[in-house]
Amino acid sequence: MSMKQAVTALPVDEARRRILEICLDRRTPMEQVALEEARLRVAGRDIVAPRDLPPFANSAMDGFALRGTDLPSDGTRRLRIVGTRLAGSASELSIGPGECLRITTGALLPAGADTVVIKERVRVDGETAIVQACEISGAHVRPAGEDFRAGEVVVHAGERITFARIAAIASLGLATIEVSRRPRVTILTTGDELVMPGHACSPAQIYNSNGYSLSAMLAISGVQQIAAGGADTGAGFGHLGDDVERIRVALSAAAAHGDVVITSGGVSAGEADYLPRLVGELGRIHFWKVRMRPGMPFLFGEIGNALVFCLPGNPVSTMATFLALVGPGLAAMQGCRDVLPRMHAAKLATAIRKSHDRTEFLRARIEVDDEGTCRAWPLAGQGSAMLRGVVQANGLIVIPESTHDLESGEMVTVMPLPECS
Ligand SMILES: Nc1nc2c(c(=O)[nH]1)N[C@H]1C(S)=C(S)[C@@H](COP(=O)(O)OP(=O)(O)OC[C@H]3O[C@@H](n4cnc5c(N)ncnc54)[C@H](O)[C@@H]3O)O[C@H]1N2
Ligand code: MOO
Repeated sequence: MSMKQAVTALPVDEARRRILEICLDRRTPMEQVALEEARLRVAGRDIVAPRDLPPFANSAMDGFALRGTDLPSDGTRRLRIVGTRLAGSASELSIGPGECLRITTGALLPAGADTVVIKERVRVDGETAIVQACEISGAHVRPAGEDFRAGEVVVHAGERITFARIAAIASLGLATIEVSRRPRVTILTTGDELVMPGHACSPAQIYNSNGYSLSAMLAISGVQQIAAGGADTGAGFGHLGDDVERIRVALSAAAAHGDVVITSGGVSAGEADYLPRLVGELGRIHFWKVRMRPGMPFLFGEIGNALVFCLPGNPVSTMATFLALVGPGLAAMQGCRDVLPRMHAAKLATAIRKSHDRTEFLRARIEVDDEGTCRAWPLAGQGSAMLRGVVQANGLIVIPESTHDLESGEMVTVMPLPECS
């Protein structure tokens, strides 16, 4: 694609569609990992229960296991206590008619028993338990397989391994699982004006925040962030000034060593905005510019075998383009089923006036009010270089290209921000 063709700004949905199409083709291979390494990875194939869960009928409470048919229809009944079974014990104990067994939560139900009465409701007289008529036959028993059945799919291929799924997989006794290899991603920030936190800034300089925000977003994207060789800052990402040759060398090296390169800054119209030219020279540009605000100058291309995402330098533009475009692409590379950003409906709490034809991502508080209605409150500090709004936000209101004025009370689509409460 020539540079001229490449600069037709795409609608956000079309930009994402093109990214996903290419990323789906770059699916990473499967690998077997230990369960403790599996958090946030994506299941490579269906994880099937090798056995029932729970594996045996057991007590849901501390109390007495007995036969439901022994419960009295009125008054009380005395049952002989034949022993005690703690969780983990498989002792040869069974109960017959008129008998019961002391049992703890999680303990194997003895043969013959089908009911547990909690200990608070049983009077004990020596070796006799006195149960009342109000107890329910079959109560407080967790039958084998009531949670998952042997052979059932517990986690589907393409689902992320969350803490809850880790618990289910561990409960089934599986120590390793098959997941997609993490895409290897290098972050390169650019700009002579940037200084690393902890160092002194001269008058026209500011601190590098995008390297950190991008690293933090990568950390919850299931990828492996890799060092940037000679450009490494020691903080996990690389930084380059505005030296075109240095950027060229670092881009080529990062593309040669990883699956994805993410850059920040230097992608719009300034004298030192070299990224579009360099990606075009070293590889190819799939598209440049998206009709979104913030984030218009976003570029997507490839160099060698690596995909390249060039994110605009304004800090909120970096975040918005990552969340709307890069994150879904990285998820597709991992074979994720659900790659699109999560969206909810909310009622706008104040009117909005929009004077442009791009999709707007407005920083907002999304709260459920006293009546149970989900409301979106746009925040002050919406400039793409301003962190105030995004620091306070827990979501973004997504206003489509063709929508301009919205009144208070109208329904809008909101995109929750990960990790923000
Ligand atoms: N004449 C035009 N000027 C600009 C256009 C345009 O189309 N024509 N686009 C504007 C838009 S929209 C954006 S967004 C920015 C994006 O510019 P770049 O991607 O080239 O980014 P830079 O110019 O390098 O930086 C922009 C801004 O962000 C600060 N920055 C950059 N990197 C970092 C970082 N790692 N941490 C913190 N802050 C960073 C930088 O200092 C600038 O203030 O361009 C508009 N201009
Ligand atoms: O698109 Mo820029 O990201 O508006 O500031």
